[in-house]
Amino acid sequence: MRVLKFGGTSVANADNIKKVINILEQYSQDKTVVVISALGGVTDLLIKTGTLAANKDEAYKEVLSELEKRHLDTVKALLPVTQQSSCLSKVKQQFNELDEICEGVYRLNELSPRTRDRIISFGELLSSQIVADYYAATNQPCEWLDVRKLIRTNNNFGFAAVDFDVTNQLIADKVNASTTKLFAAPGFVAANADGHTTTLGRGGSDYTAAIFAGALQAEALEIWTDVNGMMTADPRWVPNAKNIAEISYQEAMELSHFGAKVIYPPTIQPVMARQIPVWVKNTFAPQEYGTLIRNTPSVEGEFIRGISSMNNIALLSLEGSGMIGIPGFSKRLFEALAKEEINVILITQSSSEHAICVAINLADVEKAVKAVDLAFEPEIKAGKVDALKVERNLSIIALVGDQMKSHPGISGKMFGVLGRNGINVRAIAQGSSERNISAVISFNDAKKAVTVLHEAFFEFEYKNLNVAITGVGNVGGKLLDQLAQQQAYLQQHLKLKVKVVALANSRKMLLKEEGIALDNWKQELDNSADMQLDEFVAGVVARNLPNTVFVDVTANADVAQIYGKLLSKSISVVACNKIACSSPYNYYQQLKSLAAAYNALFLFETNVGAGLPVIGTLNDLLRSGDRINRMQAVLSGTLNFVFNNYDGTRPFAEVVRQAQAEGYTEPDPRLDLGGTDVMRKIMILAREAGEQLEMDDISNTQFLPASCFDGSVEDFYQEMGKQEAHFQKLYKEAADKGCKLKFVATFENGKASVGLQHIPPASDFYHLYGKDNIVLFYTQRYPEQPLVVKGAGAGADVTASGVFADIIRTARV
Ligand SMILES: NC(=O)C1=CN([C@@H]2O[C@H](COP(=O)(O)OP(=O)(O)OC[C@H]3O[C@@H](n4cnc5c(N)ncnc54)[C@H](O)[C@@H]3O)[C@@H](O)[C@H]2O)C=CC1
Ligand SMILES: N[C@@H](CC=O)C(=O)O
Repeated sequence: MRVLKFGGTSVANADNIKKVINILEQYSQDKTVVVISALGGVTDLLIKTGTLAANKDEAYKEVLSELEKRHLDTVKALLPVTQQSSCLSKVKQQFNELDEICEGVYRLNELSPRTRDRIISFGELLSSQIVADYYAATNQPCEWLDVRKLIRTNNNFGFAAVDFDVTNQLIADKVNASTTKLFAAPGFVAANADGHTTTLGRGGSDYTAAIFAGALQAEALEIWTDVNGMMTADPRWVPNAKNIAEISYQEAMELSHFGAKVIYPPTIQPVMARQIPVWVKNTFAPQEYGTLIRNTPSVEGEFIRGISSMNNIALLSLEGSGMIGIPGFSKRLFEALAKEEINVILITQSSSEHAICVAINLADVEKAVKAVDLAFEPEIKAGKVDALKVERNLSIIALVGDQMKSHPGISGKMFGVLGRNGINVRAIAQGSSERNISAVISFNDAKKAVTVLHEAFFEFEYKNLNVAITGVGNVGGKLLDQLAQQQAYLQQHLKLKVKVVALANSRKMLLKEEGIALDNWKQELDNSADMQLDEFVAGVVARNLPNTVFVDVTANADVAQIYGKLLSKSISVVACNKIACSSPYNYYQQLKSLAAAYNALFLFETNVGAGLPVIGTLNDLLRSGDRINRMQAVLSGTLNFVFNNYDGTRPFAEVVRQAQAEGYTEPDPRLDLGGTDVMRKIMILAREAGEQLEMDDISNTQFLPASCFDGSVEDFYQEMGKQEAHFQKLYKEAADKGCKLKFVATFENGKASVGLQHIPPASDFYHLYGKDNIVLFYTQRYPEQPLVVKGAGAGADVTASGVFADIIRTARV
């Protein structure tokens, strides 16, 4: 004996019903009960009909006639013409009855719960009758069961409670006495002891099937629906959600209670008591394995079975010093809520007993506030308890798994993941069964929370990294090339899927949650909206995507000002723009504090030495307890290139132009030539070494005549041309001494300076070619022979690869 239940989508139309009949054919040899839901959408329309009629709206007639037509059409599409008449007349008869009831409702201008149940019962009564007749016409006899005579309930219309003693007996007597193999029964519908129709709650067809399975001690219950079984998370939120092959009754109950809509929560009770296995199968893909719910699921090693969520939650907090150590407060709180029939979904109380928190449905808030404030009126007046605090628009997310209890670290991992993604937890509950860890969070974070938890507990293939890039010039363009080139590698070797979800330059901005195609970004960006920095940042924040990193590849001060906003939303920031770190010390420090406070990373390795590991090396030295005595460095790729290539045979301005053309200079080359870029870099190094240095504290001996800084960048080039003799003199003075010119930065004893120096052949700086940088760290552990970092210190490719490395670092936490 088996019991099968087919849901509304499985019987939504004639084609689907044919699929149901195909599935039933394989059960033709055994006694089988088939429980049928109303045709998809019909229950809602029946509710609408009743409500319209009760509101004296004649439109109810139209809805009814549409419903009648839909059922008649289904019969006509299924049954051969010669066999239609009996089924058609049954349908017409049911609609006549329904018409009369609705007319009564219309006349009385009233819809009682009892009449409402009567009206909505027609959906299942009709659909099951049609399936029974079609099966009988195409296969073998099928007996339609009038569940109103078999399932006995109390008078709680709309959500009636089953009297199992009577029901089990009635069902067993009826089915066992019959020689028919296949029975079709309407789901959802039952009757009270007086024979009045009742219903079992929305989703109650699953429950009907479980009641039959329990009463008949079936070998299995099969719930046929439109998905491949229960899933590890809601697939609308988590596209990588996986099917759960096996799951225990308790886990299934927890998951369905917390929002996994595949199975109606009360369904488990009658089958669990008799240990009847439950299959969840897909009517539209019957070959799929589905989910097996049973006592001891055989899948080993899975600590978490699924993640679920419940929205429209409110949190009520009753707080007050007057509650401490006084028994009876919680009893009174729950009594007040129970009196108003408010369901409590989650409870937490701090061990200090100073506060008790309960989560309820948002819809019950007003009732709850009134009831609780009234119940505690004397204490509130006496100032012992505060008026009830309410937080709205919350969700509950829950990790569910029987095996959690034998495995430490699950909650640590859960809250670590939430914290790293900036998701604030408002309340937590874990029962002693340790089967469910629930957290109350903002509704705005719910999708992100489920996504990151799923990633952490189920997705071992790869982690998604969502990247927002501002600036697609020289460096930004190369960065996008490198990301495109490395996508497959990252996925294969680092288990990272990097998605560029936002892109902007000074003119245009593009936000695309599903990811921007990296082979076509230029065109897409050109065709996108005009750039508004605030809107762009708001868009990145509002999408609230997990593992988001904002990358600043501009040289813009406004962009550098928005890092704080991002970090405080736990969005990591990677910058090659040096403006933030070389702004007044307070801002630099504030960004570091925000990053620490919100579990985000603020990385700017390319601020010094482009792709060279300069800041990383300095940090490693400091973290291991070393102390910096002195830093001496050539930090400008541009200036090193210029002085390596200038010997008076070509105009100085032309060599500078070449440095700009090759992508070594700042977007404004005067920052390089005037030494500002180097001042910024040595200041950033000093700050990283713990010094509170400002730009004004750094001495800079300029080698460029002041007149070069008047006017535009083009004026700057013109003026350098006019000052050629000055540059020739600089070169000659050094060359005459056998020296090279290098623009050197030094930090020692809390002081920093930058300036042009004559470098003799014996110096570490002498053999520094092309656009190379060099940094000498003299430390307590490297007192005489410094630790040296040397290599290309400018250029779009190397800088982009440094930015790339920082981006990947944000994903590895
Ligand atoms: N070139 C190099 O070797 C190195 C460069 N950097 C830094 O890289 C950054 C970028 O340099 P490049 O790519 O050479 O500059 P670029 O001038 O070629 O590109 C700058 C990009 O930023 C965009 N932009 C400017 N203002 C913007 C705003 N308000 N909103 C959105 N986008 C804006 C521009 O449209 C352009 O796409 C600079 O901060 C530079 O200091 C750092 C290390 C080495
Ligand atoms: N303009 C800079 C580029 C790197 O920061 C330089 O020349 O070093």
